[in-house]
Amino acid sequence: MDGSGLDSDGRQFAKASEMWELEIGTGSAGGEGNGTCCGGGGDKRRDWYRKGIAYWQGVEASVDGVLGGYGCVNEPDVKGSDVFLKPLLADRFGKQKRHLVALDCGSGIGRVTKNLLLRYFNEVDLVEPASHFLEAAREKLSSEGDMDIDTHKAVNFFCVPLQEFTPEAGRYDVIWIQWCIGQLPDDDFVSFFKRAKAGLKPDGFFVVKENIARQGFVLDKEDNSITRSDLYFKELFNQCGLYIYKTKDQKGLPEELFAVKMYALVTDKPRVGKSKVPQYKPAKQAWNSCFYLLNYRMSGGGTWWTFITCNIFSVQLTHILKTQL
Ligand SMILES: C[S@@+](CC[C@H](N)C(=O)[O-])C[C@H]1O[C@@H](n2cnc3c(N)ncnc32)[C@H](O)[C@@H]1O
Repeated sequence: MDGSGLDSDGRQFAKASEMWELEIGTGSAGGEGNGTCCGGGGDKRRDWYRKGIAYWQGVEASVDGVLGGYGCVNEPDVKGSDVFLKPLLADRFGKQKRHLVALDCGSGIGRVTKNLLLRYFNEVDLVEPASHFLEAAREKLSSEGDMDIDTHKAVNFFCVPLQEFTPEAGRYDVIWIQWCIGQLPDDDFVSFFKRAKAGLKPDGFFVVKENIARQGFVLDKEDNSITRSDLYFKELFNQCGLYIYKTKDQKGLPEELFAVKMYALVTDKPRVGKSKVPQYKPAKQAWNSCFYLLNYRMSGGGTWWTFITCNIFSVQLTHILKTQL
């Protein structure tokens, strides 16, 4: 966690805790919040969030606006998310008919809900603190006619920041967090995920899709957000008690932008996948050797006596292997 970093004014920090001490008045990265808002730090922390939300309140409610002027990123982003999500749904929920519910965190104008989540989920809830974004989402999602609104619809629109939000227990199959978790300091990050875990259904999972710093962190002083490295994220996930189920790099974004990673996170330690190495199956091996010996005997090899003793030996060996392996 304590890798070095810098802010957008060029200031260097030897440790993340040094930066958090300066920004929110607490260096204890990963400490507990009080369940609503927030960890320690008082006024400084309030100022941190005030500045962040003020930035987004001044941004136009459009795809270009929520993507920082890079509207062109929308298409590859949605494609990349699609390729990541589809097999995950099959893997976690199988072919069973399941009424799927998702939560879109820091949803902005509902870009991810509209282009991705509503294609897979029967219900999607949105949580977003900038009211003009959420209103734009509500209007767009209720008027768009290309989705069967009876079976795939945006249901709840919560105008709350993540550090104050607690998802309804057991409601969600997937909680999707994209390009917004950098607004939360480490301690609020950890307490948000700890609360949100209870919002997942059995086998449910989180997807975190975020910009990745090459190392340590980069603090953006304009919108008060932090871009963390892969290692930084992994350390925080560990503190949240979350396990990485699958991860993938987003491809096809403009080179001047940060790299982007997707993480699927689960609450139970994933079991080691099925081995691709063919397993030794003693019973099958015994049948194979039986046929081999029969072929050999029929083509004139050996005697019936050797055929019978070899088979007895093979059956006994199979029994030993079956009970020992
Ligand atoms: C870069 S936009 C991404 C929007 C959306 N996730 C998308 O990919 O289109 C960042 C979003 O995070 C929201 N945001 C800012 N502070 C937040 C907070 N404390 N909790 C949740 N969302 C926040 C902003 O209002 C904005 O909608």
